[in-house]
Amino acid sequence: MSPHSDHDHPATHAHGAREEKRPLLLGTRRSKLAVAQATWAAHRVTEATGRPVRLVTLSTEGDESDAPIERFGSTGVFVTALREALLAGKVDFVVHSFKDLPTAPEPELRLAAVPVREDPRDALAGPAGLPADFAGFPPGTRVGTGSPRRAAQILAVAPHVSVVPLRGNVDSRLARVSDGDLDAVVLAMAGLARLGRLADVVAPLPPETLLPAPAQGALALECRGADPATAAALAAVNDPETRRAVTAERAFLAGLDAGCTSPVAALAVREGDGRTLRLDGMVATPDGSTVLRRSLSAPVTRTEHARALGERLARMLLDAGGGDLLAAQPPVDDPRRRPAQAPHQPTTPALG
Ligand SMILES: NCc1[nH]cc(CCC(=O)O)c1CC(=O)O
Repeated sequence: MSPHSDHDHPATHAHGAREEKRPLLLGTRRSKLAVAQATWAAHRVTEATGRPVRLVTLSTEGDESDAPIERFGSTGVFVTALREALLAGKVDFVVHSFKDLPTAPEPELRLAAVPVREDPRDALAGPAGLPADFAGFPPGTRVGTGSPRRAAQILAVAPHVSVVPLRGNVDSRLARVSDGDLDAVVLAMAGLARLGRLADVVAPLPPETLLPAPAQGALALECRGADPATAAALAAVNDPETRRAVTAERAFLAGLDAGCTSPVAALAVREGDGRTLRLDGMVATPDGSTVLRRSLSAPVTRTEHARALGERLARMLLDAGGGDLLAAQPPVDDPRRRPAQAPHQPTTPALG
């Protein structure tokens, strides 16, 4: 921890040694997954620094509403509410699912840590006995997902299945299967693991078939840029390997300049000697009729190398026609998404 306490910090009243014992306030949404993620992060921070962490539940508009998530521009509303509480000094830091963050940097905030990643893969969830690969599904099998990325990749290998739009929290999505309403759902392994629902997983989906969302399974710990003491404490839980992987994946997403509901996927994994990072990237049409996939490997020992790798792979996919493919997609009901012809779109979170 930094010996300099931040006297301007509105949530800070203690000084010197007492400051180091003051609990760090961690803002979280009230959803079960958000609380599970925040609790996990809080334990990691306390373990690594000896500093107590107290959860502060913040209510966000998105949590109260039943309106389709698209109406709020993906998960942006959750992110915004947490960031506002942080900037207002109500909490010291917040935790986001990294894949739900817009790619545009937030100048007053600091990405203080990316802790070790959960399983980045997607999972097929449903009743035991379900075939573990989509191609083996009987025609008309109803598979639930609200994610264009997942839908496109499922339809690419199994155009005979019926992809059913789905939203809501992880428990309610799983309930659609036990209710008999759907035959299967596709969800992130990470969310299922954090909620203790791995028993519902029929099989993890191989990234060769279903490439995950950029940064899936990773968390982003964010504090105020002007709060170096909190940043120093949070740095203790940063995992450099995870950070390099998600930096490459997100640079790929940003480089494509994709809309927030575009079918875009990426996964970076360490290869061979451990200094080499392999990045796989994918762009598809929503119906899965065209899937563009490319891979690049490079020595990556610094975050900047990872960013360069992601940017190179984005250019490679743009050169292969990925840009036309994304531009051809119809605009969705998202106030932040401009028509396809519009110039640069600064915020590009990936949905699901
Ligand atoms: N799209 C919503 C979302 N955002 C983060 C997770 C949990 C997994 C993660 O941290 O990547 C989920 C649920 C899901 O995709 O199944």
